[in-house]
Amino acid sequence: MMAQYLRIKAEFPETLVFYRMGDFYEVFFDDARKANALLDITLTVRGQSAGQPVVMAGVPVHSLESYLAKLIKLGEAVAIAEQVGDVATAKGPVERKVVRVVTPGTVTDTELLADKQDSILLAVATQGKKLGLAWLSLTQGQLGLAECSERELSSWLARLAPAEVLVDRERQPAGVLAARLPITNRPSWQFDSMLGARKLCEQLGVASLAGFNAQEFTAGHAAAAALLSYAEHTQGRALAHVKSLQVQRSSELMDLPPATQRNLELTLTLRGETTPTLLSVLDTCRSGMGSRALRHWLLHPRRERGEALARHGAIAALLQGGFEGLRDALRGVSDVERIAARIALRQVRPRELTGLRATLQLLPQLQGTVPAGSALLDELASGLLASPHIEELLRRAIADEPAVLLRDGGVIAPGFDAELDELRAIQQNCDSFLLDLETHERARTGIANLRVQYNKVHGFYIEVTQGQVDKVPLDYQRRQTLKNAERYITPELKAFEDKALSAQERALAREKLLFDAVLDHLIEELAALTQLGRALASLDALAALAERAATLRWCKPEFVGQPCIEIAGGRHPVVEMRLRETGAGEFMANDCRLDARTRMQVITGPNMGGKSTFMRQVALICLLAAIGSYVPAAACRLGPMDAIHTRIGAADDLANAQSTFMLEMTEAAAILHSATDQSLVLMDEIGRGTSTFDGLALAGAIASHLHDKCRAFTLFATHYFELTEFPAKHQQALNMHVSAVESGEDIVFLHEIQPGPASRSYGVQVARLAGMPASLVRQARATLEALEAKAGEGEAQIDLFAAPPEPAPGVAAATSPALEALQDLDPDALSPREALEALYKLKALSKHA
Ligand SMILES: Nc1ncnc2c1ncn2[C@@H]1O[C@H](COP(=O)(O)OP(=O)(O)OP(=O)(O)O)[C@@H](O)[C@H]1O
Repeated sequence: MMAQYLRIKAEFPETLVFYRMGDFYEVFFDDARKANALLDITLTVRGQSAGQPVVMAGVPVHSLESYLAKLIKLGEAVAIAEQVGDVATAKGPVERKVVRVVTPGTVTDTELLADKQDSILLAVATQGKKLGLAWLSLTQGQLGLAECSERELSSWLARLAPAEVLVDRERQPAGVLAARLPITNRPSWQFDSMLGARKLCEQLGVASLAGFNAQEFTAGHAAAAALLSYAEHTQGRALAHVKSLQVQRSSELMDLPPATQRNLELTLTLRGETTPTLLSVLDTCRSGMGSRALRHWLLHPRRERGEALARHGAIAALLQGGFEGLRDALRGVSDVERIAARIALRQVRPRELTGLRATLQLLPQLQGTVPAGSALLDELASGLLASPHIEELLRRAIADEPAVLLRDGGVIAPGFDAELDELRAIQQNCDSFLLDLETHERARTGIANLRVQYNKVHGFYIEVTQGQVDKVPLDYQRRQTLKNAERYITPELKAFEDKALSAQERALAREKLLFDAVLDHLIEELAALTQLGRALASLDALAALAERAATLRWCKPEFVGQPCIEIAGGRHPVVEMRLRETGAGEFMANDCRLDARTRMQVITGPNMGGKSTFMRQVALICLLAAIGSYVPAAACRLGPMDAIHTRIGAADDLANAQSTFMLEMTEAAAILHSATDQSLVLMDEIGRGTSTFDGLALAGAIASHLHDKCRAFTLFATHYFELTEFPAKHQQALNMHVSAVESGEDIVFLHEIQPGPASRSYGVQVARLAGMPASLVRQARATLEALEAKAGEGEAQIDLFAAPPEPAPGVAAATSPALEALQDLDPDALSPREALEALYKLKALSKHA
């Protein structure tokens, strides 16, 4: 047996091998140690193999899924070796074979997959300076192909968010290593572009890739070679359902670099949580398919506006014709997309087929709920017709409520197959046969309490209590003796037993055969099923966007040819929702107007005033419009846009061991290199990671570069007041500020974006709001006043750390700490001891005054 194990293990040196032994999957040697560390399962030592003690650990068969889920999450792959030989007839160990390999990028088990997210397997090939990307969503049956430069790689990785990346063992691309994704090394020869082109053609069933406009992507082909080999290898079969290829060119998509995806909190918050994010606000989809489509749209905005316009049209039609009926109907839909994939991989469960059947039966009704008036909706609605053949087959073949697993039987419907029905009849007649036999034997023997029974271990038997044993006829053979009864068998009963048991076995085998035949039929119809899945997903996502537009009062954006971003009454969807949920007040809507004449806004104003919120909302509105959603604004007109770049905040990237300032500059440099006059750039507080003069100088230089060289649409928030001079010298820049009013010592934020520079920064007031000690606030205020006064005199040397300056005579009384403390005292409330302590404290304070 150990020899068999070692032979299998040799084929999967880098994969944990789960080796089926009875009711357990066992892992051995190093795999066992690894499993022990990762899964916290107990190690045991049993016997020896080649002079070494055999270290092993096991997981029970019935809890395999939960262990797999854990391992996949940790980025591990697992090869599952099942017993394939017949246990009864095998001489020596039963034959075992790896039937599938479960890896993070190739899982298809519904239980192991997040409902709302796809698992993407990506392969990256290097060809000179070019990188080839090929990816596959096994559950969607969709291939993707792209090429990019090393600089663009991080954007692609962030966009695709692969669960597993295949790289050439000998030429691991640095960008992939840096992204810290689960990596699987593959041999170099598998990254071969000729092989890839051939495999792609075979997979897609075409003679040339020209039809997909993918023939020149040689680096992509190399990646595809490794990708397809690996996917087939892990599934242990060809991928029948993978029939479509998407070729993506960086130039076709609006660029959303990783920093932008992070800063705008599109799918994850800065803390890494899934709510509240733009996606969590958007996603009210009724199905996992819809949620996955929406996520995909959000991360793949197109520069070309055709698709977005079609979606805007669909949302308009849904708003006009009603979307609730459609959304209600979508509730009953099962995950056709994943079911189709699992049919292709022959992993589909009986209950998934009944889910599919119910969905197919729902289609005519669903179709009726799609309103007219949009070409896109019409097209999707017409896709809601799976061939009647599938529905009919499923109705006839699969039982109303089949067992969970095929091996339990009861999956194929009665009436579908005469032979199966006959075999089942034998089992069902069993009960009446036994009853008859019992009556008959009681009469024959005169034993009134004689019983005919069945149990799993001993099969059928006749039970007679000890007191009656002497009445037993000769043809009774003893089978088993119990304390107060004897059990017998007769030739007649034995013959029946053989027939019944073999009928059961034969029925199960017959069911398996029939189920396989049903799958064969379904596989022929895969293209239709996959298309149906996509249509349902798109309808669900569109209906969700319509619902959002109606509930949140969003408007339809307009696209124009000339460069501009014109937003009236724009809002930040996530902040607005949070304000509403917490009852913390109304969101203040703001306008934004950028065009060929005004390309940059220099935004000043107090911290907490709403600068970041404003800048992000402009970016989110542009993105939402680009994916075809309505937008949180009263009106919105947008010109062409090729990218959204952001440099916001100072999130330390400790893991990458970069200093905050270094990171800030690296990100800014990347933006300056790639921003064009069609890009939107958000710069928040650039330069604050270094000393004042350094920071100011850099911020000014960066603003100039963006203004003069990139000519990008830029929102530039800064705390450097000196930069409010910038627009005076730069024609296309404009000062804006967030408003705040002082009332007494306090400050009230109005969150309103207004023209002109801020008058002051209110930092001291904000610090006071934040609960800084009163004496500290006083000291800061005094320093600030002195600074402002001295700045007027042109004096540069100011000691920020000096004691607070002498107050003006007359003011002193009101601001003495000793006096303040005295005012706070309530003599009647003090014990004599407390009074004495207070006196000492006052004495001490008076020395500082
Ligand atoms: N338009 C608005 N209407 C209502 N509340 C708002 C608005 N904009 C911002 N706020 C509230 O003010 C808070 C602070 O906003 P924001 O972070 O944008 O300020 P900021 O000026 O960028 O400050 P800092 O410079 O410290 O980052 C937000 O969390 C939000 O609750």
